Amino acid sequence: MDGEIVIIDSDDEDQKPCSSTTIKKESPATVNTANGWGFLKRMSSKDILAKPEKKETPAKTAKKTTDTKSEKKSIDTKSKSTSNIIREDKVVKKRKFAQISEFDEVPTTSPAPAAGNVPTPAAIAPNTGVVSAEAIAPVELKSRIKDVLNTVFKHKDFKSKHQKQAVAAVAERKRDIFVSFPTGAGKSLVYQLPSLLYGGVSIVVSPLIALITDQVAACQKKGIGCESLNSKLTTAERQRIFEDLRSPQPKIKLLYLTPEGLATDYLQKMIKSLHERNLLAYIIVDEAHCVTHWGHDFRPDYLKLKSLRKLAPSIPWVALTATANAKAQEDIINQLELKKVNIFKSSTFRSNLFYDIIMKDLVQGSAEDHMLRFIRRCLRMDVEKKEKGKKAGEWIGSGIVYCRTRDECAQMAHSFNAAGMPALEYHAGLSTKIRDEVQEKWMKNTVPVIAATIAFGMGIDKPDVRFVIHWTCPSSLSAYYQESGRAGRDGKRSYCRVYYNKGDRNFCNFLVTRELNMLKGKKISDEAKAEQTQAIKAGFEAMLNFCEEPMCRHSAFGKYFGDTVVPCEKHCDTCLHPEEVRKTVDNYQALTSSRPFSNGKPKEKDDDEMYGGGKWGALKNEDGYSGYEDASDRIEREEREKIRNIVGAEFAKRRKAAGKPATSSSSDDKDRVTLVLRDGDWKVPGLTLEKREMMLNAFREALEANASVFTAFSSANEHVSAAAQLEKETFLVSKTPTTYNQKCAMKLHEIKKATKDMVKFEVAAKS
Ligand SMILES: Nc1ncnc2c1ncn2[C@@H]1O[C@H](COP(=O)(O)OP(=O)(O)OP(=O)(O)O)[C@@H](O)[C@H]1O
Repeated sequence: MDGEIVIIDSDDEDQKPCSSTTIKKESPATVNTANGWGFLKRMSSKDILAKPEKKETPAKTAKKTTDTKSEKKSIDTKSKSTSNIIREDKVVKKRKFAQISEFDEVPTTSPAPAAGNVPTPAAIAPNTGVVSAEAIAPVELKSRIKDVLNTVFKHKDFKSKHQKQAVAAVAERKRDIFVSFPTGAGKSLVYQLPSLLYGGVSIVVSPLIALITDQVAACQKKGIGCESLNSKLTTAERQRIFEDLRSPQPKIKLLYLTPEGLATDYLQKMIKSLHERNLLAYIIVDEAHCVTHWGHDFRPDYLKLKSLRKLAPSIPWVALTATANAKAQEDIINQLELKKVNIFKSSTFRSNLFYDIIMKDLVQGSAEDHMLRFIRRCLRMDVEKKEKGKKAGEWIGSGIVYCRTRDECAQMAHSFNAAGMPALEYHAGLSTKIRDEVQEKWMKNTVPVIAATIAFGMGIDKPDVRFVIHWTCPSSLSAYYQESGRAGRDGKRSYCRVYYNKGDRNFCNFLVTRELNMLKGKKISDEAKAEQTQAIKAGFEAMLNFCEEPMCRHSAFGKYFGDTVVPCEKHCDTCLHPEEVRKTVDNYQALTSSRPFSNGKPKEKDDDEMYGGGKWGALKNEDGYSGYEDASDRIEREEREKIRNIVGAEFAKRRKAAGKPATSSSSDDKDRVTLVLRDGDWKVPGLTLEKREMMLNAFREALEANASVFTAFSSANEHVSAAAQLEKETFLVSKTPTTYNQKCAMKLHEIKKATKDMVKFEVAAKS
């Protein structure tokens, strides 16, 4: 890694870092200071911005655009330096027009205006070609930055010194930039603002369409030419965007793409063409942790991004994330081949967030009631408030309760409403229309509480989220950091809480084991698999430690993400009430017969109910992890044996009752199986007992896998009888062995699909 590295820890008054280090340098290093920011206000766009909510007729819009343009023109001519830049832009544009590539057929129709009817604020540079950074005097650049900040983003100032420094560094366009700021720190502005300073389009790679949709809508509301190309667009929409990009002066300033989309030939050609026409300003990789196996959300297509380097050399890159530890950061920089990289990293610590863990099994009364009381307090519903005319029972702000399944979301929302707390459910099982309605009601605080699966929240920027509750344990610490970080984006005190018990740990373990098993089947190198396996396990271990150890919660994040760690003192349960937390942990350990923490060392005995012998089993191994899978295999094998014995015993019992031997042949089966399953009227000649036993066992295994999504412990007998019932039902409606096989396969597919979708598969009770 060559180049300048600036590592900054938070030093804001209200953002006291967990770390004691304030500025750390690595060789070769210089420290960026952002002093002497001049302010030459060019104009305010206030007067020319239309009210965003108001719908306008096309004629009005056209007039307004013309007015804006002429107004802008007259203002531009007032500023000498600005007019110089525009002249330079024109020269560049002329030169580049000579290089039209196959992608750039001149459009036959003029491109339709970009979505959103807000006129482009004058501070945004027109797309007449990217001007080199050297062409703009430093004082002019600072002035432009301030102008765009105030008139386009409507912020009086930067959110923090770090945000200001990072924006300035990106705006210089001299180096690639890596930004690791905490959740809610304002990373979007770090790339969006500089992208508006130069003529040209910036490409933003982002992992999810939902995330992209929110970003695009927010930009369009500000009058920024912003679009995304994704599979959800209609042909007409896509065409409109392509035409705009092909035009000599595209209206689009920011183009959001998924990594998968970017891998297509057509988009690669488009990027090449933009570059050749001097219309490519930046390449931005948002949520850059997706590029590394060491991150919590690896996406293989992110690895292909570096191929853009060949298509568009010498374009500055910006990579941003909130969740990268040292290994992830290094890998991101290597994978994206960031050159002369400037690193901006501030502490993960967010002092306005209070973290705590509640052991579900140790609270007085029901954990649900405990949570409800907590929610009321967070939303200040218990207090009669005079301020802002608030009455008792009204709420201030909103919150999220993350649940593990769709059923749980529905159940939770139902219980809240029954208890007088307005709440809605949100999960993938609802239609897009309903999901949008739910989200809107929550965004407007019409309904304060949302009970959601983790599908909810990505990309949502709501300032007054007063609490984020995890009703079940997240499966990695970095995912938890990101999810809980949706609270308190306005900087006010907000609460992040996990309700935890051993069942949750087992459930999480199930999910992690499933993820690891899926990883085994992936077509990636063994080395990548090993790294990813290690990262998944490390994230899970760290999450378990977070829940089960009396430690400063903020320090836990700090440690995980490579900050220097000191206790937060008063922003988490452990620092505020160390004795109580220690006692709770001891009680939890005693209750679950797990490892006592009093001496701080693992007990020799493993927790056998955990795949892999629990985290302590895992820690006993030399590499910290290898025993994990061995123990997992062992437990699975033991489980399988146990079940086989139960099934065998059940069949033997029934055979005994029928007075028949255990072996089957086609001629004898009729009596035996009929008796085994206690049903008369058998009409499937050729179907053997072995075959039916096999199917019964397959049903049992599938049902058991489905149940394990919802409960850590379920009775094997229960699955055997449910499987027997399913098999019998299928058998009774089959006329040949072939139809029997087909019907069984269909039923099995149904159960497995339900498991995949995290839906409980119910076998209707039969007398
Ligand atoms: N200079 C600023 N002044 C005031 N508010 C700001 C400023 N910059 C950004 N914000 C606001 O801060 C909020 C968080 O910004 P943003 O969504 O970019 O955060 P983020 O760092 O990307 O967080 P996450 O990683 O959680 O997505 C937004 O509401 C944004 O409008």
